[in-house]
Amino acid sequence: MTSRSGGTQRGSRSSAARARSAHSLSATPTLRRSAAGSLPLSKDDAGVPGRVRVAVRLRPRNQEELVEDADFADCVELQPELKRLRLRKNNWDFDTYEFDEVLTEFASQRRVYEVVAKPVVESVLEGYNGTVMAYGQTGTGKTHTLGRLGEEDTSARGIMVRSMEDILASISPQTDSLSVSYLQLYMETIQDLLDPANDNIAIVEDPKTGDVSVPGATSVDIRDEHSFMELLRIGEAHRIAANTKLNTESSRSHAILMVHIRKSVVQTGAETSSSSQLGKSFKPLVRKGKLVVVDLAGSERMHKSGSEGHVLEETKSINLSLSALGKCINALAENSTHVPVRDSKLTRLLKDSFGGTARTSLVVTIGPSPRHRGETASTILFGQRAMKVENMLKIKEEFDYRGLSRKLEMQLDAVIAENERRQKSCNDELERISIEAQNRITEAERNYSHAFEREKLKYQMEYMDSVKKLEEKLMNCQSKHDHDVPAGKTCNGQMNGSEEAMELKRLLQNETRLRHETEDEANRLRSQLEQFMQSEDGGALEICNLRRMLEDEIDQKRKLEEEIAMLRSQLLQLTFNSDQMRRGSNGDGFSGLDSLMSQFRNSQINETGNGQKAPMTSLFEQVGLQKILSLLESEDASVRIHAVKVVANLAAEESNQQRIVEAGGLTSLLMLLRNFEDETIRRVAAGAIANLAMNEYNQELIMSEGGIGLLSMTAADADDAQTLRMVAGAIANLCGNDKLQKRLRSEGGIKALLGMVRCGHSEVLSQIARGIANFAKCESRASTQGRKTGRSFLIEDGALPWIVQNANNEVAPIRRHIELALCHLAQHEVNAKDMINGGALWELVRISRDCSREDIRSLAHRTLSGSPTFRSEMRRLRIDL
Ligand SMILES: Nc1ncnc2c1ncn2[C@@H]1O[C@H](COP(=O)(O)OP(=O)(O)OP(=O)(O)O)[C@@H](O)[C@H]1O
Repeated sequence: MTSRSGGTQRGSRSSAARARSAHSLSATPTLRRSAAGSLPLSKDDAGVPGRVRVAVRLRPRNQEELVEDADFADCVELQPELKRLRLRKNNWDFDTYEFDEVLTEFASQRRVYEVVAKPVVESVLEGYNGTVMAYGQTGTGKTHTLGRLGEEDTSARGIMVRSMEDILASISPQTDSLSVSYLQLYMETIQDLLDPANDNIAIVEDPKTGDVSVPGATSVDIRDEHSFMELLRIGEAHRIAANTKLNTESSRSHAILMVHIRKSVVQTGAETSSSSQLGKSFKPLVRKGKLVVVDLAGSERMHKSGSEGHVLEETKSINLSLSALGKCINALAENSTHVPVRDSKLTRLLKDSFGGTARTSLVVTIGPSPRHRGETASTILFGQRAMKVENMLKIKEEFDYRGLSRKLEMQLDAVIAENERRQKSCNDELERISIEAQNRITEAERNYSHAFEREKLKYQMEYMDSVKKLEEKLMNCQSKHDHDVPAGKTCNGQMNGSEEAMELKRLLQNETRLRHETEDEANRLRSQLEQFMQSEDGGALEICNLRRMLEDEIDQKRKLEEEIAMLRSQLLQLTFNSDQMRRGSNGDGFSGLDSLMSQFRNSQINETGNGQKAPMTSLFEQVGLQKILSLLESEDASVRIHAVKVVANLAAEESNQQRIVEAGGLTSLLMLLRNFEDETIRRVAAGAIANLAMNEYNQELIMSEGGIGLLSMTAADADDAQTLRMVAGAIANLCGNDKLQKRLRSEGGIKALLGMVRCGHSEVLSQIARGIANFAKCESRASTQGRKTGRSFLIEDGALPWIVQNANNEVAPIRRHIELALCHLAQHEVNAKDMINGGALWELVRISRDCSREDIRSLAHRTLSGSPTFRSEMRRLRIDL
């Protein structure tokens, strides 16, 4: 339920009526949706109107009614075909009401699901919030309609089980996620039906989106119908039920089932295959639908239900929350400017369901008995008014960081695997070629040396042979010539000298030819050898080519590795961004911050461990201050808490303070004070502001950004002593700035300080006393310099009684600050009368005599003896200094 400004127009009574006749409960109005690639994020989406749909369901007569009301007609008559219900006024007259759907006592559970809940479930699967709620007198069938498990008879299954069946059939376990929380609202406390020990769960409202959540509730991932049924059984066992007169198994609490669905949207646009463009081209989206099924406790009247004692208290609490719900629905139906959402936890939890962004379907259950005509009439009127409530349905869709990160990781793995595969095949091929080339060279060398040796031997032998033959011939001729023929004569039948010379010449020519042939053969062999040598060169060339190829591959590998490194850094970046968006995420999304915190812790350890101050700036450098600060606005409460703790720790170091302020950190911290009721956030944010307020420049900024107003507001609201200590510390720091005196006082700073004395905690009181002492000192300086005239603002704002009361406080820091404050105040005559009347003179005298600090003692002494008013009063009272 959303409070509306006066200017916002809602559908008039007649337009609501027109809308009623135009749509049945099951008719799903067309929801605005653009192409997946260009869908705007939910916060920019203006939404589509969607009126709350209401069905009425009549329970058949039960055993008791069959007997007791046997002679009486039912108090209602249904006309389902006209979607009308007639409520009997008396025997002859009826009031007629129209509903979006009229379900008779014969309507099956399946039909009820299809007309009441199915359109809502379909919207939730598309990324909208949806609510299905049952309202009616006790025993009229709310739990029967919503929560029946139908274990023996599946046709009896109620809306919860049937919704889950449809959801499980529409999601993919690989890409989508589904989780369930089951709560009950009992006597204005929210309890976990899945973990009864968790019995006071806080409602958290996001100030930006208005979304309501219960982060403290157990959230269980659902994989199948079986696990869901088991959860419902556990929840039912823990639900508080009591026997009332009207229903032997009456529910005494409102049960709320919350189903969270994260559904990835399949991208239809062209995808690039280049891994280097992955980060830029993907636009995966995730739709985050939430289905809330509310089984309200019965709206019976106290005397009828026979409630007594504790049960009476329960009944009162139930009726209070139901009446708060009725008031909100009335306000929304009448377009009122104020909707009292905050009157009960029920209405806060249902803020989005009525007048918010959810598609809402209400089933009002009634009984036929004329004895309960009054309750039946009031249930019908509740349903009629709810039909006038108009919601603005908004799709909850955002960039799917988680999905993208998953996809990038898979692609990264694929690129690495492909790179390794290519590298391996290249190495194998290189090895094969070099072995083959080596074998061929060895073979060629062996062949060549065999052939060469063979040929050489052959020709050597032939040559030796022919030389031998020639020598023998020559010897023969020589001996013949010496013995047989005298000189100058020719022997008969024998060759003469010229013939012999001719023969020798022929032999010589023959030998010359043989030698040439041998030389030719040697040349041939030489050229063959060269050829072999060249082929060896060819092998070397091939090896060179292969080496080049290898170098190319290595180069390519290096590039791929660079690309992988870049993708890894993109992945890291996305993981960090994803942490910022977190959701739903079921407690696994704080890795970025956790690492940040652990870095911080490590840096602390370093600081004490080795005596060297670990550079806090490295946090800025590694993560970026802007990113840390942006997490202060995270939608996720746990992330916000982590972030504000980190910022507070950084702000504790003087060297970081200026940078934090310049980066807008102060504004964000003040925003946390303004928007969050969470005690931890306010405490840590106030602590960080107190640290920043130590610096004079920051003090002026805090004032100009409305800081004193926010600190005062926190001082008034907070109960926690540590929060108050931080706030008092921050204001005390501001009190020490000469330039801010007037403004600090006029914006309520002193009153805020004094308001915190209610806490009584000594550390808080000590900060208050410090603030007062700081303020008195600056004021005294201003009076001395003539910048201030008139009484002290501290006296005007009523601080004096508390000052006097605590001047001798047993806690030393409080006492010392107050003593100083009294001395500063007493230095100006204009304050003297008030101080005397308020009893401060006695304290000043005590300080001048007994104070353990010498400087304060003599300051009090000087002050008293320098003031004519104090002097004369002391004379009158016969006090000697
Ligand atoms: N449409 C129906 N058909 C048959 N039996 C029904 C129907 N509606 C309710 N009943 C029966 O009526 C009894 C009371 O129903 P149920 O407990 O659902 O009422 P309730 O409205 O949830 O009551 P309470 O507010 O007290 O929890 C149950 O026994 C249930 O089975």
